[in-house]
Amino acid sequence: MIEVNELTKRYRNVTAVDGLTFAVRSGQVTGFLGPNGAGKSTTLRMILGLTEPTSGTAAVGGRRFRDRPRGLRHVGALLDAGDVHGGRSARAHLWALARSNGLPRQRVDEVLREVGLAGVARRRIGGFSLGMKQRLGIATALLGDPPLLIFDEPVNGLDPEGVLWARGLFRRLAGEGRTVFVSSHLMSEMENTADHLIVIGRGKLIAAEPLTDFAARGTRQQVTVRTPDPRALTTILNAEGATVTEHHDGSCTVTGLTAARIGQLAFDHRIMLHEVTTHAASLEEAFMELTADSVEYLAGEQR
Ligand SMILES: Nc1ncnc2c1ncn2[C@@H]1O[C@H](COP(=O)(O)OP(=O)(O)OP(=O)(O)O)[C@@H](O)[C@H]1O
Repeated sequence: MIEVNELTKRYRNVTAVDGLTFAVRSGQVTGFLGPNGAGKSTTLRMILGLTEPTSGTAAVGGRRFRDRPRGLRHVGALLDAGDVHGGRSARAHLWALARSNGLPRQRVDEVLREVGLAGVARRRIGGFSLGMKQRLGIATALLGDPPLLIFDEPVNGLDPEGVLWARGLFRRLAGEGRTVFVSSHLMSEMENTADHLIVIGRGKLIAAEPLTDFAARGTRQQVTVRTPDPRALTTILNAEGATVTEHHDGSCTVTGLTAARIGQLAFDHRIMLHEVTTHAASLEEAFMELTADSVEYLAGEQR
């Protein structure tokens, strides 16, 4: 469990994190979302004790970082996949970390297998692609088998197969009861991964809720309707306050009424319907709507 309370970080002329309060529970994947520059990395660094907050607190398991036991057995984190010694092999890099954390050497081969790098374990990290470095970063986070895992943009640079693999891994780790906190600036990456979302913009909290609630409150639902008499239906639906857009293929998109209400009105007015399809709010749309005001680089303006 991570508890962040009124967490704030100010740099000279930028408030990177602005009074954030939220909790991250164990046993589920929590997505940490926000547009570029929203303050995600700064927040994660404060949770990990790598950046000192200007004010507020970040606690894990009820204890602040300075009072917590340290090391890879307690928390595993991937912050910057490029931040590794390029001259070492993947195995040597992990051996060094295992040694300094009092972990058995065999754990290194286990995690290399887990992340799919067993075949390149002896190769210099300097020659690794970004995706391979991400996998190595994930291996590092897993090395101590910790109950808390924090990943900052972990799927950057992974190919589609790698993205699927990472999703499955995060879900499995959460299923084992761990706390899994994963940041991303793309909603699509969270859609099939996260149970819970923390959404921030310009350092401030925008939403902290289950993914399903987030999707539901974002965009209005749309209903696609097909009828041989679109004009008559449009008149009736408009009179009920709905917005109707007619398309070239004869279908109409209706917002402002449920499919059931549209069906009832059509029935009452003896208008035949060939199709009534409800489109669940797209998560991507919900995310864009909620963060629209906080996109840092919109139209070239800076905060
Ligand atoms: N050391 C620093 N000194 C000054 N400003 C900083 C520093 N670190 C971060 N910032 C600023 O704080 C804001 C938040 O940055 P942060 O990297 O936390 O955002 P982010 O959500 O992780 O973004 P991204 O998705 O682009 O990685 C940005 O405006 C950034 O320029």
